[in-house]
Parts: sequence; C-alpha cells; structure tokens
Amino acid sequence: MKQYFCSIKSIVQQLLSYKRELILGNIIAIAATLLVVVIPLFIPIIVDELLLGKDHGFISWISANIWTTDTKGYVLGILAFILLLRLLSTFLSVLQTKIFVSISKNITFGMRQKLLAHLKHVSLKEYEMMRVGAVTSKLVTDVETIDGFVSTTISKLIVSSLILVFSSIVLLWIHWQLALFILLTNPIVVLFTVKLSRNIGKLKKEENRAVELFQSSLNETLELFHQIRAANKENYFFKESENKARELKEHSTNYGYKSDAAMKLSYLVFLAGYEVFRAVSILAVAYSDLSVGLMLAIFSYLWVMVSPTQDIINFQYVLATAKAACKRINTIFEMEQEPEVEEVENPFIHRKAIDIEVEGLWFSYEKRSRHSRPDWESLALEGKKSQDPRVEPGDDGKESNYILRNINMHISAGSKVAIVGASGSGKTTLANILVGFYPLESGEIFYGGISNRNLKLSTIRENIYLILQHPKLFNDTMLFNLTLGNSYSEEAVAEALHIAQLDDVIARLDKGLDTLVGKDGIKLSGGQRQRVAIARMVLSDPKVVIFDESTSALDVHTEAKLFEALHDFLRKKTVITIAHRLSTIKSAEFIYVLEDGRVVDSGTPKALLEKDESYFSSMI
Ligand SMILES: Nc1ncnc2c1ncn2[C@@H]1O[C@H](COP(=O)(O)OP(=O)(O)OP(=O)(O)O)[C@@H](O)[C@H]1O
Repeated sequence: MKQYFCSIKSIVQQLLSYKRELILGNIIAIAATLLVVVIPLFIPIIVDELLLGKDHGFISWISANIWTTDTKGYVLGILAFILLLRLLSTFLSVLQTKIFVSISKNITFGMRQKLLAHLKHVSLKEYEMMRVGAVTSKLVTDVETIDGFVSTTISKLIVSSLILVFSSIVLLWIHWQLALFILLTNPIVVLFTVKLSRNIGKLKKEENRAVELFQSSLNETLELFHQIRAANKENYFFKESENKARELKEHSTNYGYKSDAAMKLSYLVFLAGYEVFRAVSILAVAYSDLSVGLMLAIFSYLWVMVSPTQDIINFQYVLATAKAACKRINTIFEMEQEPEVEEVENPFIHRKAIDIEVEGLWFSYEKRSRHSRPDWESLALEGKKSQDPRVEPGDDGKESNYILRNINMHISAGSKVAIVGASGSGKTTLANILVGFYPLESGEIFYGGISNRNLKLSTIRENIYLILQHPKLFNDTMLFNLTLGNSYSEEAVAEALHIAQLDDVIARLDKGLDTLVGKDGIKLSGGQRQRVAIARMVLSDPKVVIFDESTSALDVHTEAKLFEALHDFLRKKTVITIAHRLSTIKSAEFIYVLEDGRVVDSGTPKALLEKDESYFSSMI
C-alpha cells in the first residue's frame, strides 16, 4: 500500500493537479482585482482636473471621445462607472470563490479519504490502543485547519501578491522616489511578523491536542456510560471530561488572544508604516512636483495594499498552523497496518470444507524488534526434546511475554474440534490469529495446504467466521444487524433466524426485523445478541466456523436446541469450538487442551477422559 504523508509539499502537489481550475480561478481573480485596483486612479482625475484645474488629459479625452458634460455630469458619470466596476468585481470574486472552495474541499475530502483508507487497514493491535476521540478529532479539526491553509493559499496568496505588484507599479509611476521608500520599508514589517508567527503554530498544535484529549475523554465516558453508572462513578468520569474541557479552554484562550495579538501587532507595525508614508507623501507635495490629487491616489493605494499585506502576513500563521496540523494527522498515517499479502492461490475455492494446520506458532502482544525475537537456530541446537526443532526460548525471562508458545495443531477438513483450557491460557488469542486478526510472531498456519503468508487476510476472513463471545451490534434495525448491509433473500434470513433460535425473539419485537435494537443492541439480552451473531454467521455461510464462547450466555436448554438446529448446517464445515462448559463441546471429535499458551494435551474426548489428570476430565 502506497504510504501517504501529510506535508506542505504534498498539499501543493495536489493543488497542482487542479491546474485547469487554478488557472481559470486565478484569471477570474485577477480580473476581479484589476477592476477594483484601478478605482483609486480616478481620484487624481476628479480632484486635479475637476477641482484644481490641473490637466492630466483624461477629462479632455472623455470629452473628445465619449461624452461632453459639466463637472456634475463627469462626477456622476465616473461614480456610475466606479459602481459598475465594483459590481462586476464582486460577481467575479463570487465565481472565483466557488472555484477555489471546490478545489480546497476536494483536497480535504481526499485527505479524509486517505485517512479512512489507512484506518480501514490498521492492525488490530493499533486499534486496541487507539483513542477513538483522538482519531476523530484529527479527522475533523486538523483536516479543517488544512482546509483553511489550502483555501487561503489558492484564493489569497496569488491575488494578494498581484495587488501588491500592481499597486507598486502604479506607485512607481506616480512618484518613484516615494514608491521606492514604501517598497523598501515594507519587507521590514514582513520580517517582523515572520518572527511572531513561529510560536503561533506551536500554540495551535497545543490547542488541537487539547481538543483531542477532551473529545477522547468525552467519547469514552459516553461509550461506557452504562458501566460508569453501574459503578456509580458518573462524578469521577464527568469531572475528568470537565477537566479536559478546562484545559481546552486554557489552550484556546492562549491561542486565541496570542495569535490575535500577534496579528494585531503585525498590523500595528504596518499602520505605523502607513502613517509614516502618509507624512512623507505630504512632504513630497510640499517639496516636489507631486500634485494633491496624486497624493490622494497614493493614500488610496496604501489602503488598497492593507488587506493583501495582511493576507500575506496571515499566510505565515496559516502555514505554521497547517504544518502543526499535518504533524498530528501523520500520527494516523504512522499507525501500523495489517500486512499486505500477494495471493497465489485461494484454497477455499471449490472446496466445501478445509483443513487447518498450525505449525510452531509463537505469539506475543508486545511489539518486538527483530533483535528481541528468539534465536531459533541456536535454540534448535539445544532443544532436542521438543517436538519442534524450535524449542522455547531459554531461561532469560523473555519467554514469559509469549501468550502462545510453539502451538502445533492439525484440524482436518470437516472435523469438529474443541479447544479447552483455563481462563487466560490463550484460546481467544489463538482464535484471533486463525482469522488473521494478529500477525504471527513465528510459525505458519496452512489453510488447505496454503500458508498464511500467501493468503490475503480478506480471503481468510471471508471463509473463516469467528463468532465472538460479546458480539457488537449496531444501533440500527434488527435486519441490518443480521445482514450488515449485504442483500439476502427473505427465505435465507428466515432460515438463519430459525437456526439461531431467534424466531420467537423477532415475533416479540414491536416492528419485527425493522425494530431498532438500540445502542450496542441494548434492547436484546446477552444470549439474544449471541444468537444474532450466530444468525449472521449462518447467512455468510463460511467454510470454517470458530465459536469462541459464543453460546456462553445461553441456558443449557436453548444451547442444546441451537446446536441441534445447527447440526445440518455445520455437518460439512470445519468447526472449532472454544468453551468452558462441557455441554458446548460434547460433540467434539478431537480436543486440544491449552495451558499457559502451550498445547499440553490433545486427543479424542474418550482418550482424554481415560486419563486421570486432564483439564478435560476436570470439566466434568
Ligand atoms: N489484546 C490484548 N492485548 C494484550 N494482552 C492480551 C490481549 N488479549 C489477551 N491478552 C492477554 O493474553 C492472555 C491470553 O488471553 P486470552 O483471551 O487469549 O485467553 P483465554 O484462554 O481466551 O481466556 P478466557 O477463557 O478467559 O477467555 C491473557 O493473559 C491476556 O491478558
């Protein structure tokens, strides 16, 4: 998968992919700008030619070529012309905004798409440690900051620069000495503001981080509200969220007034410069040939330059905050993803059932560097007594981190196998690994003879269905929770409901399959939720089914009826059942006993029962 990282460079590259729109938008923007930028030129005409009797040749040109009238007529005519220019300019700037907004929204949408695509493939280990609120805040707040940067860059940077260039040319034309003075002192203002902007990015980053912490805390509190109330801990958890909101307030206040102060300070420096320019202009009228009308035109151009100069000054802040937002967004792109596998052959195709072979499987939840892995070769030399050449790591204490240790299993196609063992022995971990939720530390799993290294995870999960002990339900209709958006015939749904012993449950719901099940299926009992998960499995018709304590919430009577109904459906499938209750595994043909991550015993139920001390016999 091609890795994307947010950076100013990558954003600019994306912007350049909208070349046509950018060119069109900028032509319109330039036209809109030119229309208003020429307006101050009318001042010297009106003042000098109409009031002071000084001839620039413009009124005489109008009189000769367009229209001859009196002073009132010229003033009204020029007024009408100026209003028309402003109207046209406004229309063009609306058009320009429409083009630029759609570019910036497309870019930020693209970024959200990339973030979602990355999250879609994030490894389960990363997901387990993920703070959902933190991730959503990055997808909302930080991407919004990037949006601000993109729209400012495309809509203001070029236009503002052009206005400054155009105004500078006009100023140079009016009075080059004065213009040079203005243009040379202006960079000092910009330099001053660059220094100020440095800290603003840092403050924005802190503010966004505070948003993230508040959002995470609130998310978790609301997610676990039920549990919190059961533990009578509302005060504690809501206080935590309030504390985060307080921190957010402090950071926002800090950012809010400091960034505003920095901008105002920059503006103040600019205004001070403006006042100096004004004074120098008056002196220029007194001591050079600059006319009063042209002096007024210079004043107007100084004002015309205010907003673009401010935009360029602000751009540094926007750039600093965008860099900070990118850094935070990149923490999502840095999340580890599930490995991508090139599939050579799909062993599940054209087979009704499939066998699974687990060879020398080691697994730990801890992230390991290559160097901390066991040195299999040297261990193999010592480990003559092990069934696998790679025995357990030596007595260096490191092996205690392994949840699964050298697991070897053969589950033949269509067989019914049970995995039993004390709580914490690693059964669920093994089930999760069989469906590819966690990558193997070492060892291999063969599905129908094909190694997991050559199989796509999606292929494995399409064909091997793991039914969890605590299935999650969506706050949607019963039907959606069964089908998860796939389309099945009414008969298939009815059959699945029947097998999962849900007929009566649906009949009792006020709107049947259209009933909303509430947050996490709150309207259903634990056992009913487990049966919904089983119905989901029936509908997806996998080749291998793994029941991980999937019927633990059912009474023995319902469980027996359920397995009876499932009997035909499961007949040809490979079935792995993990359970603590004997009733759940009584039909198993072969049993593996796990203890502390190792297979300590295995055999047929009969063979295991005959042993005096076995975990299986202790279940009875
Ligand atoms: N996501 C996880 N991250 C880190 N450690 C985990 C994770 N899930 C389980 N463990 C640890 O792995 C060990 C085995 O857990 P696992 O859930 O596989 O056992 P189990 O045999 O299924 O237990 P039970 O019968 O209670 O469900 C436990 O010590 C547990 O603390």
